[in-house]
Amino acid sequence: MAPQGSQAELEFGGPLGAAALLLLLPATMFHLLLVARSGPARLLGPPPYLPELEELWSPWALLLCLTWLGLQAALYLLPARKVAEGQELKDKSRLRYPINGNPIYDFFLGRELNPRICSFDFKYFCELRPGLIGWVLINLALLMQEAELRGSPSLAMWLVNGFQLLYVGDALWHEEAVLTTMDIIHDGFGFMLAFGDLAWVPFTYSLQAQFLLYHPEPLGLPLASVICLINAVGYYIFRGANSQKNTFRKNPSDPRVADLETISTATGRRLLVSGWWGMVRHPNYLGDLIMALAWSLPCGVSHLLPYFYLLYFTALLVHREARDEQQCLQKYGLAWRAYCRRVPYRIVPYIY
Ligand SMILES: NC(=O)C1=CN([C@@H]2O[C@H](COP(=O)(O)OP(=O)(O)OC[C@H]3O[C@@H](n4cnc5c(N)ncnc54)[C@H](OP(=O)(O)O)[C@@H]3O)[C@@H](O)[C@H]2O)C=CC1
Ligand SMILES: CC(C)=CCC[C@@H](C)[C@H]1CC=C2C3=C(CC[C@@]21C)[C@@]1(C)CC[C@H](O)C(C)(C)[C@@H]1CC3
Repeated sequence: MAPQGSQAELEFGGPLGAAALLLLLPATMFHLLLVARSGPARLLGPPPYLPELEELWSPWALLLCLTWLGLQAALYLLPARKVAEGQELKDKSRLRYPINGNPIYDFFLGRELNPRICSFDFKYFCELRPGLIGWVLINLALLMQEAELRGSPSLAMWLVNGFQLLYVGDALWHEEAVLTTMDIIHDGFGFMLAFGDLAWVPFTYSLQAQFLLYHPEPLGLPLASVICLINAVGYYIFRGANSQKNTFRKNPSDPRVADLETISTATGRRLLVSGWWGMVRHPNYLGDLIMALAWSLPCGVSHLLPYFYLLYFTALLVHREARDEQQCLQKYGLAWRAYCRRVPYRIVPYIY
């Protein structure tokens, strides 16, 4: 958070960057979906064809999306769900700044940190439910379509479905952990997160399954086993690092983290400098990127398209790590510099 009274740093390139992304993101997703359906599946270059306008509009598709959102909203409001404490701000309250000089930038990044109607939190709802669950549903539909087309799903399709079902299932199982992510703590709920949660995740993250439906990839058991191992290593690092930090943040005296070495900070919060968080400053990102590689490998190496997610995700996490570094430097000052000296690498040991 920028110190009170200072000019908050404009991110994502400010209004110009936000305006460019408003156009570029939907266009990129549209291009990817067209390329995935084309024979050549050539990621770089013009779209293979532009559909007629009537192909782009279906009242049934709109009804299906609204029904899906309504179903998820109804499930979200079920009284049985657990209520978890969110993250407190430093002075126990929430400061609000009327910022009206850059509407496009506000529209893109969002200004409301926790948009709610009664207890319905739009950002929290969108982060984990319609998009993420929709993602695995699309994958399952593609797997079933391949079974119809070829008699049975390919091993590559099974792997992609399985890996990504594990990832979404893990996210829902550790639903409470989302409360400590940057999106919930720091980012407003604007176009970036709304489009990201509801469109980009379900339709871009299912790209490998879409590619496999139109471009079957033979995959032998030995290579499949290696890919499963890669995904397992990635998940082990991802889950281990996230759980270690979340456990430490909830209870530093927890026996699972009590013996870890830490650095004290002026805010009273301590920073882990051993365990996963002593290896690199974002070990969870490393695990996530290794899994992203495992999701692309079943598609073979004949096309760049299935590796779009890995490329995009690397850029997203490198940018996100830089944003988090700035926020942590503002939160912890000298303690964070001491942490950076102790743990010099950001995401990949001895590389970055
Ligand atoms: N699949 C996808 O599209 C995406 C997945 N992700 C995944 O989401 C997960 C969460 O990532 P993200 O939201 O970026 O935030 P992180 O989980 O990386 O949390 C960053 C925060 O953790 C705290 N922290 C950092 N270092 C330490 C330390 N050494 N000791 C104690 N606390 C520390 C700081 O907050 P504080 O000190 O205030 O607690 C910091 O701001 C990651 O696993 C990432 O891979 C993220 C983006 C996209
Ligand atoms: C280019 C573009 C539209 C960017 C928007 C970025 C969003 C798609 C991502 C920002 C942070 C995310 C997280 C997850 C999904 C993607 C977005 C919304 C996440 C819910 C995936 C599952 C993980 O287990 C997670 C809960 C840690 C994670 C939180 C961050």
